[in-house]
Formats: sequence, structure tokens, C-alpha cells
Amino acid sequence: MARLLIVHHTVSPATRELLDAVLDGARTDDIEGVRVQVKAALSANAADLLEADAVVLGTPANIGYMSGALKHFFDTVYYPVQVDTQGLPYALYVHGDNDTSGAVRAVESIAKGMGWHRHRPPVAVTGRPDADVREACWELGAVTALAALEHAGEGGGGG
Ligand SMILES: Cc1cc2nc3c(=O)[nH]c(=O)nc-3n(C[C@H](O)[C@H](O)[C@H](O)COP(=O)(O)O)c2cc1C
Repeated sequence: MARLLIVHHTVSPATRELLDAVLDGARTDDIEGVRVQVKAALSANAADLLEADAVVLGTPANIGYMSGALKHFFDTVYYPVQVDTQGLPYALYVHGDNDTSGAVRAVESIAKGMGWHRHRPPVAVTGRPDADVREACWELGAVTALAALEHAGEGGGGG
């Protein structure tokens, strides 16, 4: 069974809507053989990542950066998993009031440093999520579940 890990910081209705859409996509009946593990960023750890075949990261934009919670996750796991998660497929969604660019840049920079593979452009949203945004998040969840399947087939992740 492949494993998809979703690490998120969800503190508001808008971020909840994005997370719910990502989860719906990741858990679609059309994709079999993927176990979805959902972890709040403040409780996710290195063991979760070492078992994962792909990861979705979700955060609000806070003060021009990713949330402190997601940064804490990276601070915690960076060295323990860096060697063993090379090539891990990841995807990102970010919600902000007006500017998500700093948060996207920060996450992509750290993920690149960890040797992860961005298999899809981020979903970066400002303002109230609409149907198009929910669909983009659904797709993000679904294609990252497929990426987990593929990566597991290549022998990646926890197997
Ligand atoms: C401390 C704090 C800092 C924030 N900084 C930014 C920011 O730099 N850029 C931005 O677009 N939104 C910023 N926001 C807004 C959050 O990204 C927004 O509240 C979050 O995405 C959830 O959206 P919602 O409150 O509409 O549900 C900030 C919010 C807080 C509480």
C-alpha cells in the first residue's frame, strides 16, 4: 500500500476548505492502493515522512512566509530525513489574504534543499476560495496520490 502524507496548518475556514478539497481528491474512489495520512504540522514528525511515498504541504501565508507551524515541521525533520527522502514527490497549497509569494518561495526553497521533487506547480490562493480553487485543490490531492503510487512502485518511501 502506497502512503500519501498530508502535512498542514489549518486555522481558519478558508484553509479548511482547501484542505477538505485536497483530502477529497486524495481519497477519490478512482485511486486504489493509497493510504492517506493527515497530520497537523505541529504533530507531524520524521517517522511520518520516512514512511511516505509522497507529501502534500498546506499552509497559510503569514507575515510574508509559511506558517510558523510548517516551518517548525521543517526545522524538526530536515536533517533526520534528508538522506532517505531524496526524490520524494511533493505538492503545495498556500492560502493568503493578498500575497502568497513569500510562503511559496520559502517552502520551495526548503523542499529543494531536501532534494524533494516538485511534481506539480503549487496552488496559491488569495481571498475566498471558489469552485475553481476547490477543483484545483482536489486535483492536487488526486495527482499527488497517484505520485505516491508511482513512487512506491519505484521502491521509494516506506513501502
Ligand atoms: C499573523 C498573520 C499574518 C498574516 N500575514 C499574511 C501575509 O503576509 N500575506 C497574506 O497574504 N496573508 C496573510 N495573513 C492572512 C492569512 O494568510 C489568512 O488568514 C489565512 O490564509 C486564512 O485565510 P482566512 O482568514 O480568510 O480564512 C496573515 C494572517 C495572520 C494571522
